[in-house]
Amino acid sequence: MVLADAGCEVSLWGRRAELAKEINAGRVNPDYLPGVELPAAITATADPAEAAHDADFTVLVVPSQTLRGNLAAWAPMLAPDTVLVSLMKGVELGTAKRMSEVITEVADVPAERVAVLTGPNLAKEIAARQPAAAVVACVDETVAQRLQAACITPYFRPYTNTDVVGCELGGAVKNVIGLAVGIANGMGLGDNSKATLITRGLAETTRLGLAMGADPLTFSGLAGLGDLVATCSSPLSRNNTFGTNLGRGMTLQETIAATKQTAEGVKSCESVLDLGRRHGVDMPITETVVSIVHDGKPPIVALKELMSRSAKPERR
Ligand SMILES: NC(=O)C1=CN([C@@H]2O[C@H](COP(=O)(O)OP(=O)(O)OC[C@H]3O[C@@H](n4cnc5c(N)ncnc54)[C@H](O)[C@@H]3O)[C@@H](O)[C@H]2O)C=CC1
Ligand SMILES: O=C(CO)COP(=O)(O)O
Repeated sequence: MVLADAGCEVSLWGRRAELAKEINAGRVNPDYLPGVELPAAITATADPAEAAHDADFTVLVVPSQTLRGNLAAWAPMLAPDTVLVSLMKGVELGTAKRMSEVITEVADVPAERVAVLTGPNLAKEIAARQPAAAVVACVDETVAQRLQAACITPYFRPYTNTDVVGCELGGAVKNVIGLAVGIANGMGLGDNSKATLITRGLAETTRLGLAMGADPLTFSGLAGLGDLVATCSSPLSRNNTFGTNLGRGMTLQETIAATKQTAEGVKSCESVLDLGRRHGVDMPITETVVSIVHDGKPPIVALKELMSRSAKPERR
């Protein structure tokens, strides 16, 4: 939507040919954005080669844990000098790799041709063209500037950053903290508790980022604090809503069934915790989310354990 509004021709790949036909004919994506008329510059196709052909930017926005398999199939079709742009906010299970690391590995492209677009960008609000900002990150500032120019519109304000590590971590960990805040919400806890989780969640994210060589300032920006606030306060957030349902007492299976779209934090909480352990960084909120979501620990028990952990001096 943003790229089309910024003047780009957009070729949208989907798995189902019949949905692609419906989008081209009706100018609406009934499954994901019902009621939103898509710009004429967007055409849908079920043929990845057609979608990838001649693309200046190849935007990758599938659920994180499906990236490796999908990109392996698409790699031979990529345009020779295309810049691969990740909107995905997850950490790969098993490898604990960030999305840009998976992209450079699977597509065999240098980091200078991999960019990340992230920030407080709840899809339904973007589709409604409500004012928003984002970070476009690439190790090569000129590539970040090219992407910035390609996606700036009167309602969408991209800022450039060369700290890809920090921007990706901010986007991935905020989904885990969003689950935690949702769980607190579902348990009926108030704004003090949620503000504490947001603040200490940002501290946890920043500690991990510093250990991985990120710029600490990234986490007080749109990719960190900005996305954390949007996710932890919006009912549009799948991670927040997923957590709320768990906090209300729904089982994991019931919650998964009720969540029609991707809640990245459900899988990424384990790979984020793995990443923390690989870097010797304590991630207490992430650990608590894993215990609730994957080990079946009752939220009230997990909360009591979290609150009884030794409180270290408040530092990043
Ligand atoms: N929805 C949002 O508000 C935002 C989402 N993102 C990120 O975008 C990424 C994709 O998530 P969403 O688009 O929200 O998820 P989604 O649940 O809406 O699905 C995204 C698309 O991927 C397709 N898909 C699902 N499984 C697939 C597979 N195995 N292979 C190929 N395609 C598959 C779906 O059919 C759908 O078209 C996530 O990493 C998310 O964090 C980033 C910013 C905002
Ligand atoms: O990343 C997002 C907003 O920036 C979307 O959040 P959810 O994946 O929690 O819906």
